[in-house]
Amino acid sequence: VGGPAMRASQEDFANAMSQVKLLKKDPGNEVKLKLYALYKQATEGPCNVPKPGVLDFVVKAKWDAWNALGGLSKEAARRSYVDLVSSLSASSSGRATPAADGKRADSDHVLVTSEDGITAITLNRPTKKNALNTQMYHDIMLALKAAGKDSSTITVLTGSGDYYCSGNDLSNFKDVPSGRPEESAQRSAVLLRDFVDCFIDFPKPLIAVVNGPAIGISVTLLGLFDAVYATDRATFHTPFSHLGQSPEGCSSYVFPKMMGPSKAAEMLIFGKKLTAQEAFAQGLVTEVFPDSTFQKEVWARLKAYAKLPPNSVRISKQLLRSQEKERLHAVNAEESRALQERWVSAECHDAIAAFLSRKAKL
Ligand SMILES: CCCC/C=C/CC(=O)SCCNC(=O)CCNC(=O)[C@H](O)C(C)(C)COP(=O)(O)OP(=O)(O)OC[C@H]1O[C@@H](n2cnc3c(N)ncnc32)[C@H](O)[C@@H]1OP(=O)(O)O
Repeated sequence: VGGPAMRASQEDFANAMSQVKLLKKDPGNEVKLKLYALYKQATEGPCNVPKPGVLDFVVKAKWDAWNALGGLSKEAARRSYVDLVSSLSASSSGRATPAADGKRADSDHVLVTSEDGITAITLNRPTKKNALNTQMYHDIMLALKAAGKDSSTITVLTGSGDYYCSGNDLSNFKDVPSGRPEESAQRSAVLLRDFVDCFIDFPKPLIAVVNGPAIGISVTLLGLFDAVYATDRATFHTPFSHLGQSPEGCSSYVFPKMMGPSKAAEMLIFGKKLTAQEAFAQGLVTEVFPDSTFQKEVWARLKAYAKLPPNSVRISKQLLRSQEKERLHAVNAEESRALQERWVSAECHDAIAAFLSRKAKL
């Protein structure tokens, strides 16, 4: 589930440890804590030292990061460490995201531009309807972390081509090493949790420009955005039960609050697909635009918003969101745990196998 095909050998792990020392850019404290935690988990297993005092800030932050990995196996931690270092090396060599203002820095399938006070992150895998592969999850996280710190006022997520995003790349499931589905599921649950955490913690206004149909995780995450602008061609589909899976992106908490429990159940349990107008009526979409004028109207609006005083905008966003943060982190942890179990279920395997053998399409 969600992970690359091969296991990380001790040699891969040793190489990754050497690569870390060669990174050209400091990856920042958050990433360094993650690397520390994965290293400890990979070499010593689950956190086995007493919780330090709250005033011991650095030691406590390290302990928290390690402890958050719970029962993740050594092999899964090794693989995640190798993946993380590989995405950092790509970014450090200029292949991946962080974009300086006015410039553009691309990874394979995630483009980042930053101009006129707007950092735009574009999913750029149109031939696969912008389905999210493992590298894209990492690239988006790096792009969000960079955008949170750059001088832009707002950040935008959009897609290229006819789709906004078709959700998790289901071929990720093909890559599960035989006999190791539990480890793979555990690794994907950690990736999912880290990914959604980046949206929960994002410090500036985050806007979705939904240029076409949206499926799965690209829909559920919308509840964590500050505004969602959609073309009238967009649809919103969360077929989790059809896939033997369960909701993520904090939607099990945010959607019922937003649209009421029964409308949320229609989407998240029964997989009802909404039109853009229906999603607007449920509060999931802020405004719907005719497809013919969508890009022009939306970007004109965003450029005007981006001229607002950046600090004021950022502080207001944080005030609007801060009350719920702790709850959202807890929901994210619970949803990731539930999915970890789903991913090793026969229901999920059968549904994915049907898609991959092209017997099923949503
Ligand atoms: C860290 C892990 C977190 C996991 C959490 C997330 C859960 C989810 O996101 S669940 C949602 C998963 N998504 C889907 O189930 C969508 C599957 N795709 C489809 O049903 C159809 O492809 C779709 C309706 C999107 C488009 O149909 P068409 O217009 O008929 O186009 P094609 O089917 O021919 O698609 C073109 C090309 O793209 C590939 N594709 C599209 N979406 C995905 C996907 N999600 N995963 C893998 N591949 C996808 C499709 O297979 C085609 O590929 P080729 O056959 O190689 O051309």
